[in-house]
Amino acid sequence: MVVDVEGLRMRYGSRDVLDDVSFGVDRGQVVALLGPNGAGKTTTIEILEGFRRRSDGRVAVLGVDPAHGTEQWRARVGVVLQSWRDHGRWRVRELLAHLGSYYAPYSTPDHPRPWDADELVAAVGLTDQANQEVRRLSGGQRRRLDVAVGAVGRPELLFLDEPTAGFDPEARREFHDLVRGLVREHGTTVLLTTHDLAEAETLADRILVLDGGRIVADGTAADLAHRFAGDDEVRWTVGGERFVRSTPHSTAFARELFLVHGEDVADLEIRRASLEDSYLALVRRAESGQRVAS
Ligand SMILES: Nc1ncnc2c1ncn2[C@@H]1O[C@H](COP(=O)(O)OP(=O)(O)OP(=O)(O)O)[C@@H](O)[C@H]1O
Repeated sequence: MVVDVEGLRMRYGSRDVLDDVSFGVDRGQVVALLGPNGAGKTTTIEILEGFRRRSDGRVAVLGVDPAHGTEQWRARVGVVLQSWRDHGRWRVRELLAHLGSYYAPYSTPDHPRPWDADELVAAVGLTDQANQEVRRLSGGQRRRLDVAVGAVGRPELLFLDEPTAGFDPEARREFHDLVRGLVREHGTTVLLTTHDLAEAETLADRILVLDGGRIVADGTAADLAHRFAGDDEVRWTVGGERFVRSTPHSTAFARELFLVHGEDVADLEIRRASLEDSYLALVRRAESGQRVAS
């Protein structure tokens, strides 16, 4: 397991912002942490990155407790923070070559470090901007550079905190391709936080939903939809009159409709509950105090 968390607790004063959080992430998995504002996502990943000290619990990242991570351990982990505005006068390629040089002492025959600057620039789609100053990049280009900075040491585990906030749809899609490429070609394990449910659905093998400092769901997007979604919505017309019905058994309901009304049924539409529906249903349930975790 690349990440192994058991009974993690974070307390500020008398308030627990993480309360008995446990989960694991396997090698090569992409896991998304979802949850409302203030749920504890950033706190969780900052503890795993070794940037915050936890109050209690057991945490292992690449087999090491991040609170005691050595430089060598840090070289195996890549971090893309929520906002990182620095090095404006550096040029893209020059910055990556410079930051990469810090990783050279941690290179091994099995795992050469750093990533060659030209290859990395190409991998994140910034070849045309390689000699441009960082401050002149667009927001989307800047975020790709952030990923390149996180990846320059060829990390085995990459943390991405809200990586596509503020992206246009095309930049978001390109970014997703970039992350998929890192996973597919380099076996990188990725843990990301996001508020974008479509992003979680397309990128993540697994989604962890955090609410009020607790994990309230853990599974694939399809699992979550199956377990927590509201009912499907069925729409149809008979004799020109429109009908709408919510039901958890839309296929059986449609069969019944045809049995009763035969060929008079027209304009039949079945809308399955989306990940957004299931996410909202489960956050509402968690906030009303019902136990939802399986
Ligand atoms: N240094 C701190 N001192 C006290 N409370 C803090 C501190 N840092 C975070 N918190 C509190 O911990 C809780 C979790 O914050 P965190 O930033 O982890 O949430 P998040 O899920 O990442 O939220 P967002 O989606 O808004 O980024 C919040 O209630 C926040 O106010």
